[in-house]
Amino acid sequence: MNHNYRDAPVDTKSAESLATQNLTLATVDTTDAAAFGSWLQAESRGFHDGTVDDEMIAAWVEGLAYRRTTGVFDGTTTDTAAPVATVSSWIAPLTVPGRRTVDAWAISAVTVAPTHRRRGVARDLLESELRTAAALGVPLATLTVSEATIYGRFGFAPSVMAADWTINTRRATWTGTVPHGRVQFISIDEFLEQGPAILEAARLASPGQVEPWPLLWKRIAGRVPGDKDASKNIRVVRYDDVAGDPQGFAVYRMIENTGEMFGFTLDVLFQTSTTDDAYAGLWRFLVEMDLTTEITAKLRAVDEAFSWQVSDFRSARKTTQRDHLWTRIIDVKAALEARDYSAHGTIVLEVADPLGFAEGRYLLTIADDGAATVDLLLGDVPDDAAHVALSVNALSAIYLGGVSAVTLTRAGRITEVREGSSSALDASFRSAVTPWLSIWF
Ligand SMILES: CC(=O)SCCNC(=O)CCNC(=O)[C@H](O)C(C)(C)COP(=O)(O)OP(=O)(O)OC[C@H]1O[C@@H](n2cnc3c(N)ncnc32)[C@H](O)[C@@H]1OP(=O)(O)O
Repeated sequence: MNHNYRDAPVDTKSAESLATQNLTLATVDTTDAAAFGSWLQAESRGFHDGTVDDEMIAAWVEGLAYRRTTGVFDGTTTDTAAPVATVSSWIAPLTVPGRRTVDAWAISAVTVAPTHRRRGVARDLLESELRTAAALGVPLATLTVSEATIYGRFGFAPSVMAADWTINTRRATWTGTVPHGRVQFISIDEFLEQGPAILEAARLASPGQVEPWPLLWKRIAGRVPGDKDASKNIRVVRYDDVAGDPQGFAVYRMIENTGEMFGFTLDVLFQTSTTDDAYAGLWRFLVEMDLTTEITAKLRAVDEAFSWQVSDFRSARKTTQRDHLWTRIIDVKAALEARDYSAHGTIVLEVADPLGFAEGRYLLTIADDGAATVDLLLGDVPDDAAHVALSVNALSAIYLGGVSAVTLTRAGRITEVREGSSSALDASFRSAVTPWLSIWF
């Protein structure tokens, strides 16, 4: 795999397509602060955010320069340095079942200026991203989306769901395990120093997690350039096990309830733990906070253990559940061999992909230890094999083990060529741990 993705050439097919509209597809030199700054302003405008101040631009230029940064330029506009469309991408390790990771092509910052919308610019950008990833040997692409209606046509599907939770702490008494370690406050500087290593260790436990980047850490901690007050209300606690080793942390802020004296909502901004003991230690600490009526926690897993660790099951409830990570398999063999499976067996997958990357008939052979090999199937389907036909979207949806093949079959998204095959697919593909992605990108 070629990791020098920043300097990979622009995709000629999309460049030619855009040229027919007198538009130029080009990567931006992120070491050129002026050029990258123009691109960042265009991205901000594309998401309907305001003009970004110089301090913020300087921080972004420094923190995001490692990404491949692509723009579409229109030589007829008054500011020709400002792209009319943007996209950024980088290789991000993605956790897959079996505590393994696969290099994924993370795509972000897809915008097309309102002046240039609905004339195929985003299609050219997305297709160019997929072809670039394929040329670099990256087996799948991922993104988190503003709208769930855009990316299916490019072969993406939601594979990791997210939930926002509230816990009514007036009704919830901690009934979970009593943790053996201790919780203590740490400073934001300590968090910035120690947090990444803890998350790095925790990341492997949940399929769907994507490696965060330094600027994101600072945002979680409220160290936002241009807003010196952002971190003022943020508290960080760390959980240390009995041996004194840090095993998790929680970042939160207290919001005073309107019209209520000494009544607060505890808003969990980020929480991660490497062990069940640390998870229990941190959630117990949060649930038992004095003067608190409610805990809110966004972007959590859809089946949090804490709902089983409080006295009143109804005190912890999901206020929202939605798609979060979208995946798109590009190289079926490399992607499917990168993860482990829950049950051995042989499965024939007839994959349809209108863009061509994943199209084919594959034989997935899963050994007793859960490792798999994938080959193109040229001959007959083995007698004992499960056999399904599905789109690359459906395969991408079940890839991380959190979406049911049986449900997709019921929905008409997977066709059982051999009856009962979707149950076999589920037995192998389902992850014992529900996938979870704790960040946006
Ligand atoms: C990973 C991320 O960054 S997610 C963020 C996505 N960006 C945003 O939400 C910012 C605001 N929106 C935009 O910048 C633009 O409207 C974009 C990027 C969503 C679309 O750009 P456009 O250049 O207008 O799209 P384009 O003309 O290439 O359309 C491609 C296809 O997507 C469809 N499409 C485009 N936008 C949307 C939408 N918002 N909802 C549903 N379908 C859409 C088009 O109908 C077209 O369909 P077809 O080719 O199957 O006929």
